[in-house]
Amino acid sequence: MSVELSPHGASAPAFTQVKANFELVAKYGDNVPLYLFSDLFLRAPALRELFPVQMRRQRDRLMTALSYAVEHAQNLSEITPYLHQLARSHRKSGIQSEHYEQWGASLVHTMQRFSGNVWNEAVEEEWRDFLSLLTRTLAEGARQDASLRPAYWTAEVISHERRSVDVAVLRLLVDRPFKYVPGQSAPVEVKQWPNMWRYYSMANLPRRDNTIELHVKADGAVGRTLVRDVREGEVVKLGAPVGTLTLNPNTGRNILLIAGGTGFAPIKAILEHVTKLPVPPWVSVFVGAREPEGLYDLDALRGWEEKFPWLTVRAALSELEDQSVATTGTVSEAVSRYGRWEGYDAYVCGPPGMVDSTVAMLLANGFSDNRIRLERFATAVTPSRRFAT
Ligand SMILES: NC(=O)C1=CN([C@@H]2O[C@H](COP(=O)(O)OP(=O)(O)OC[C@H]3O[C@@H](n4cnc5c(N)ncnc54)[C@H](O)[C@@H]3O)[C@@H](O)[C@H]2O)C=CC1
Repeated sequence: MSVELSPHGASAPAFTQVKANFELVAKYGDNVPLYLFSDLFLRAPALRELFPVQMRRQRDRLMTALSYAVEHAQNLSEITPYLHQLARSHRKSGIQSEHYEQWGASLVHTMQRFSGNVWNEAVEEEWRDFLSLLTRTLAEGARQDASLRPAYWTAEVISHERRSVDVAVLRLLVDRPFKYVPGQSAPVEVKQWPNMWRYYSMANLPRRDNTIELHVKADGAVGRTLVRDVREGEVVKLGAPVGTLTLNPNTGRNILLIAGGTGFAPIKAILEHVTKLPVPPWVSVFVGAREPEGLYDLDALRGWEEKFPWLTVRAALSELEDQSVATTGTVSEAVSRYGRWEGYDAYVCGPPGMVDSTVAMLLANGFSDNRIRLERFATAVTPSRRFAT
């Protein structure tokens, strides 16, 4: 049988056997991606080098992506942008369009292995049809992206400032023009941890000199390396920018920017974007940290506050008090204390708990979903809910 992606799903097959079979096999949990990757690396040993040593995350991501694709099997065209994003994100690791076929072959083999006597020719044929659509869409995404941009950029660390025990601000010089929208992030790889990419937001507007600023907390292998070990002159890799926490300058409303910890990075880029608007709206920035040294960029913010009459900056400390620099409490408590914010759009970024409690507070204060933009900082390969478009 030959099947085509139908734009409206009208004549698309339902892939009911694929769905039922995937549900059955998925019960074997982590064993499924474990088997799949082993099969793939046996078929194509060179692919092993394109993945990190620790594969736990890759296995989880694979199952998330696969179950999302199976869920939309009868109309894959609906999730084509997601599949293309997935293929784009894989290019930085060296995965190319031709690799998707090998992956498809391993997948069929894996499904068969876990299906026992439920497996038959009809099930296999449906899987092959489904995977041919899926891998074609992925390969096409990789090809399209290759015609538009490099698989990755390299960037030299030109300054490294340790702002606290566990936070550093790095300036990088990217080897080629690096286009992004302020508020977006990009995956970063350090040579100490091959194929382990960690997302960081560019904390500045794109510049003509191709320099970017990153705010890094020493958590996770990549974060600890960037803060503690990386020195000026070292080179890192950057993948393509992603993310939707970007300024919507046309709403006619004022702007409330709320940041927790190094989640300040994209908020700073959005604020810099506002400074370039012909008529900036009123902007209130709230930055939260646990202790005074966590307010690692407050001086820069205060400098902007002096310069721009439309800008107000407030800081909050949740664990160690210092009334001379900040109010006490979490950043969302501070926002709620200072007003009801009618006529404002909110942009929120920080640790997941802080984002959740801040969004709950905003909704309780009458904000609607479409007036809140946030960054949960999921990796680009996971389907995510968007609050505002
Ligand atoms: N570096 C970057 O480019 C970016 C970082 N992020 C994220 O920002 C986060 C930064 O975390 P840290 O610097 O470790 O911040 P942190 O854990 O030190 O907390 C910063 C602020 O958030 C508040 N907070 C923390 N957990 C909370 C909770 N459960 N409920 C209410 N408030 C809470 C704290 O009270 C404090 O005011 C990370 O999750 C990171 O992934 C997000 C986007 C970009």
